Amino acid sequence: MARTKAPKAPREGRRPLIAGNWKMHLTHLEAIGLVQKLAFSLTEPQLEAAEVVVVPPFTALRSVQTLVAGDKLEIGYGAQDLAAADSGAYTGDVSGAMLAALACRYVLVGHSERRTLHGEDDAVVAAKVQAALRHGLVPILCVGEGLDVRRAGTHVPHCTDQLDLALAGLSTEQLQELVIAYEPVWAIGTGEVATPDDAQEVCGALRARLAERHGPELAAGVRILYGGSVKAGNTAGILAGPDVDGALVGGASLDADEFAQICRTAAGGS
Ligand SMILES: O=C[C@H](O)COP(=O)(O)O
Repeated sequence: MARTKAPKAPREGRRPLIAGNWKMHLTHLEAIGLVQKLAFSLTEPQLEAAEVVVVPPFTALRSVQTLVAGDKLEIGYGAQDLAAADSGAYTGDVSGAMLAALACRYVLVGHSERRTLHGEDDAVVAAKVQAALRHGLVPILCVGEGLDVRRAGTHVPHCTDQLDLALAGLSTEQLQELVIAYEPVWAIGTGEVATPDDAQEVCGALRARLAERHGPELAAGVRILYGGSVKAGNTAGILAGPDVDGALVGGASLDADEFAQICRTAAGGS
C-alpha cells in the first residue's frame, strides 16, 4: 500500500475512533493522571476530528466518569467487558445496567483475551453483544484469528464467521452504532504488527459481510478498527486502508504522549 498518511477527511462520513484498552493496568488514581495528561495534550479540533476513548479497568470507571463530566472533557470511555445477564448471582461480574449507570458509551465484547483466558465462545460473545445493546451501550465487537489460522490462510472466513455468530438474530436497526475491532491475535502485545494490507484485507471483508447481511447503508456507517501492536509510528500506515476507521490500542495507550500522537495522526495531523 503506497499511502502512508492518514486521510484528513473521515471516509464516507465515518469519524476515526481511537480506543485505548488499558487491560489490567492502572489504579483509579493513575487513571485520573493519564486522562488529565491526555486531555492536556490534545487540542479541540483534534478531538473533533477523531473520537478518543479510554477503556480502563472497572475500578477506574467512576473516577474517569467524574473527571470527564467535571472538566467537560471531549474524551469518551467504556468498559472492557460486561456480563451476559442483567443481574443475579454472578460473583465478580458487572452488568450492562451498572455500566450504563456510569454513563459508559462503549464496552468491549469478545476480546481475544476474554475468549482465550476466560473461555468465552461465540455464543457467550453473542449474548454479551445483546446485553450491551439492551442497556444502550455500544459494543466494540472484537474478532481475530490466531497464528495457526493465519498460517492456514483461512483468516478471512474465520473472522467473518465470528462476526456472523456474534450478530446472529440482531436486526439492522440494532446495529446502527456497532463498532468492530479486527485484532489478529498473533499481533497483540507481540510487537508484530499486521501490514496495512493485512488490516485492510480483513476489515474490508468484514464490511462486505455486513453489507451482504444488513445492506450497504449499514455497512458504510459501521466503524471497523484494527488492533495489535499499534504505535505512533505505524498508525498512519494502518489507517491508510479505506476500511480501517481507527485503532484499538493496548500497550501504547498507557503512555499519554504516545497515545496522544496516535490520536493526532488519526485526526489527520502529524
Ligand atoms: O485491545 C487491544 C489489543 O489487544 C492490542 O493490544 P496491543 O496494542 O498491546 O498489542
